[in-house]
Amino acid sequence: MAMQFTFGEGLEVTGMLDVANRYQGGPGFIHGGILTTAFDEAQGMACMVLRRPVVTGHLQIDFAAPIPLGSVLELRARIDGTVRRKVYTSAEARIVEGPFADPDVVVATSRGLFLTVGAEHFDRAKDFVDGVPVSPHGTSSV
Ligand SMILES: CCCCCCCCCCCCCCCC(=O)SCCNC(=O)CCNC(=O)[C@H](O)C(C)(C)COP(=O)(O)OP(=O)(O)OC[C@H]1O[C@@H](n2cnc3c(N)ncnc32)[C@H](O)[C@@H]1OP(=O)(O)O
Repeated sequence: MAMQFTFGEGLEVTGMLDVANRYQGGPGFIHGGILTTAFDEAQGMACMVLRRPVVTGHLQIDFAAPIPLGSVLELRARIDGTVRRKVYTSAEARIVEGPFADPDVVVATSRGLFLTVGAEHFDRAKDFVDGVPVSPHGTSSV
C-alpha cells in the first residue's frame, strides 16, 4: 500500500496513505477493506516497539465518514496495553490533505488485538513464502 510511517514520541506511530483511485469502493470513496488494511498495517507497525513478531487476532473498524479518492489520510496508532501475549491497540484516521480535509475530524477509528507469536508461526509458510504462491494450474493464486 506504500504507506509512509513515522515513529513519534512515546508509543505512537503515524502512517500516511494517499487514497489512490485504485482504492475505490463505492463511487468516489475509499473501499472499506482498504481502510481496514491501512489500520492493520498502522497498528501492526505500532507493535514493533515490542521487538517481537505479532499477528492480528481481531480488528474492529468504525467507519465514521466517507473518505474521498484523492485525499491523504493520516492514521495515528498506538499500543494501549499488553496482557501476556495479547497486545491491545487503537488508531484514528483523519483527512489531512485534499477533498474534505479537516485535521480536527476523525473519519474512522480502529481497535485491534494483536498476538505475539514465535518464529514457528511463520515456519509453516516457509515452503511458499519464496516468491508468489502458485496454484496447481501454474498461475498466481494471489
Ligand atoms: C523482530 C520484529 C519483527 C517485526 C516484523 C515487521 C512487522 C512490520 C509491521 C507489519 C504490520 C503488518 C500487520 C499485519 C498483520 C497481519 O495481517 S497478520 C495476518 C492476519 N492474522 C492471522 O493470520 C492470524 C491467524 N490466527 C492465528 O494464527 C491464531 O489464531 C493466533 C492469532 C496466533 C492466536 O492463536 P494462539 O497463538 O493459539 O493463541 P491462544 O493461545 O489461543 O490465545 C492467546 C490469548 O489470545 C486470546 N485470543 C486469541 N485469538 C483471539 C481473538 N481472535 N480474539 C480475541 N482473543 C483472542 C486468547 O483468548 C488468549 O487469551 P488469554 O488466555 O491469554 O487471556
